[in-house]
Amino acid sequence: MAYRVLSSRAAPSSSSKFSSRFMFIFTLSLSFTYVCYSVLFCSAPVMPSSRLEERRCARGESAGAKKLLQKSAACTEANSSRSELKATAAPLRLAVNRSEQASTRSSRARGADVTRSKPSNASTISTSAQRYGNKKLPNALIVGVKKGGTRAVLEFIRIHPDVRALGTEPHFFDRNYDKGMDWYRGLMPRTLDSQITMEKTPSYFVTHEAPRRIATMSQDTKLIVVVRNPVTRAISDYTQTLSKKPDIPSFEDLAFKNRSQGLVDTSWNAIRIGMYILHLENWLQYFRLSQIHFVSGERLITDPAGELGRVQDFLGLKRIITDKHFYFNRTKGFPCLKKPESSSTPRCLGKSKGRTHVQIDQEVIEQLRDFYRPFNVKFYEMVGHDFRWD
Ligand SMILES: Nc1ncnc2c1ncn2[C@@H]1O[C@H](COP(=O)(O)OS(=O)(=O)O)[C@@H](OP(=O)(O)O)[C@H]1O
Repeated sequence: MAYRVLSSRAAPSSSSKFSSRFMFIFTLSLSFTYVCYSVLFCSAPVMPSSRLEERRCARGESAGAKKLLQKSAACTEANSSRSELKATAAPLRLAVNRSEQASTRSSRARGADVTRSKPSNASTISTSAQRYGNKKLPNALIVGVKKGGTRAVLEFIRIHPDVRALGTEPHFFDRNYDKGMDWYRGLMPRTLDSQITMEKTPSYFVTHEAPRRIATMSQDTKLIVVVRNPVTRAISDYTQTLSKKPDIPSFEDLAFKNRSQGLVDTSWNAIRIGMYILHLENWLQYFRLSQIHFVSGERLITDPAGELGRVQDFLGLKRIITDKHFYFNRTKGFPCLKKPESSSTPRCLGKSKGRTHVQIDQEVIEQLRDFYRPFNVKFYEMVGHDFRWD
């Protein structure tokens, strides 16, 4: 009997022991989950999501200038990351910042190559630009040609998430070579291992030392040349110079040594640059033809997505930039980038791109066409593509 009483009492006591054990384990696992959650989401992440941070700080921004000035360091950093994210979506802002990094006057002028949506906070962007990845020498260069459409190619390709580009022209392999590789590397945006570093300086294509110097940096460098009808290119070049120096002689006077004899002045840069085959031969002493990709400056305007598709293939990038990224701006008369998700306005290139050309006599144009024809034919043969400039 005594045994029965004991055992009948023992039964409820073991079940209560079980439930208290269960409660203990349950509370323990709850606490563990809470600790894990806190560690994962409340501490500073290794690489915070810019978009997440953007949302966190958005309220602070809309709360007016006073609050903006009082922004916490964390929020400032988040905004920096957001700007960094816009390196792909709003290159202009970085271009403005980068024009400060590259100290040359001409480099600064490049910052105005893209139409801005609003002024940027250069120092904030600069901070963010230094946060992730490493500064690396470029793997790919847009080496020319001047007035070919090099800015358009750079601005379009840099919306690719695997591309980071210097917005300004560093002129390293022509004017600044004596500053050294470290100086050059220092100008570059930080890149992750998976990303390509790029810059564009159109004068490289006609600089005799450039191919050798670039090959010394790396023989694997990928080269992009944006070519355009050399006659139109020359007129575009002249129009640009005229806009800066209105007192220069007429196009005809500069283009010919003797016009009646049809003697073209090949010492004039605007003419010389368009003799593509001569410059290309110099490059081919240091690089294989397969390392050079030629973009048609004409098709870049009529079919930007098609040209950018081929550029992406050449760079070994996934085709991310497509038709969806472009629209034709009738006012500008050129394709522009559609309104990116993170920016308030669509982006066209700046006023210096797509200028109205000075009127040139049709006869002069014909004479120059005749002059360039043999050079063009050799160029087509060499690159294996007829650009149909004749
Ligand atoms: N999408 C778009 N928007 C504006 N302009 C465009 C575009 N695509 C190509 N182009 C052509 O680019 C020409 C300028 O070439 P570059 O950028 O190589 O010029 S520069 O050498 O950097 O000064 C520029 O030459 P001009 O028209 O003579 O001004 C344009 O014809």
